[in-house]
Amino acid sequence: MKQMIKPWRHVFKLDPDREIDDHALEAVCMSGTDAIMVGGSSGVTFENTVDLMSRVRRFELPCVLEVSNLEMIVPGFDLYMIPMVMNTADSEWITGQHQRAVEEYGYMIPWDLLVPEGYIILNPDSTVARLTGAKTGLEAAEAAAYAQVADKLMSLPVIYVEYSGTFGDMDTVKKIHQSIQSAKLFYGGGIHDEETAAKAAAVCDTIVVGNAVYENLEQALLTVKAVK
Ligand SMILES: CC(C)=CCC/C(C)=C/CC/C(C)=C/CC/C(C)=C/CC/C(C)=C/CC/C(C)=C/CC/C(C)=C/COP(=O)(O)OP(=O)(O)O
Ligand SMILES: O=P(O)(O)OC[C@@H](O)CO
Ligand SMILES: [Mg+2]
Repeated sequence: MKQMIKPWRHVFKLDPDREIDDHALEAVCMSGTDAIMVGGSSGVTFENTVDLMSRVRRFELPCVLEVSNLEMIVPGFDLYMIPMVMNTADSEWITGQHQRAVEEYGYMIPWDLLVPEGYIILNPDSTVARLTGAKTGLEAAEAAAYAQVADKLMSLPVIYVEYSGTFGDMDTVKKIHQSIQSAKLFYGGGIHDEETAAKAAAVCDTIVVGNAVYENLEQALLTVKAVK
C-alpha cells in the first residue's frame, strides 16, 4: 500500500478548514493529479475532515490524510502521512505528539498505512513554522544535512520540503534532492501556475499544490500539465 506514493509526481493538498464547492472539487479530482492529500496546520477537526474525505471519495483517486493533530484522525483514508519535523529543537514535533498518539490509539493503529515524513520547514512566515518553532534560516548545505539524517539515518520514506505560502529556493531543494538516496522528495509551497510547477518538479519527486486551489483554480489546474 505504502508503495503507492512512489510514482506520484503531483498532489493537491486540500484543507478541511477551507471551503471548496462541488464544481471546484470535481475539477481538482478529475485533473489528472496523482492523489489528494487532506491536511492543514490549523482549524482541522474530525468533522471537517470526515466531510472532505467523503466528498473526495466520490472520485477514484488515492486520498491520504496528513496528520497534524490527534482530533483529525478519521478512519477510511488510503494512507496516513505522519510529519516529523527535522529542523526544530522542540521534541514535541519530532516524537512527542507521536508518542501520545501511539499510546492513545495503541492496537488500533494500521501500521501498514502509516508513512512518516521528514519535514524540513523553510518559510519563517508560515503558520507551521511558528507552530513548530522551526529553525528556518538554513543554508542549503544545512538543509541537505537534515535531509540526509531523515533519509540515511532514520530511513524515512518521504522528505517534505515545506515552504507553505511562498515559492522556495529551488537551489536548496535541488541540493537536498541530490543529497538523498532512498527517500522520495516532496516539495510544497507557492506553486500557483504551470511555470512554478515545472521549476519545482525539476528538482524534486513530487510537487504539492495547496493554496492555489483556493486562490486561482484555473491556474492551479495547469500545474498538473507541467509534470505530465
Ligand atoms: C483507526 C485509525 C485510522 C487509526 C489512525 C491511525 C493513526 C493515524 C494513528 C496516529 C499515529 C501517529 C504517530 C500520529 C502522529 C500524531 C501527530 C499529531 C503528530 C504531529 C505531526 C506534526 C509534526 C505536526 C506539525 C504541523 C505540521 C508539520 C503539519 C503538516 C501539515 C501542514 C504543514 C500544513 C500546512 O498548512 P497550511 O494550511 O498550508 O498552512 P497555512 O495556514 O500557512 O496556509
Ligand atoms: O499552500 P501552498 O503554498 O501551495 O503549499 C502547499 C503545501 O506544502 C502546504 O503544506
Ligand atoms: Mg495552506
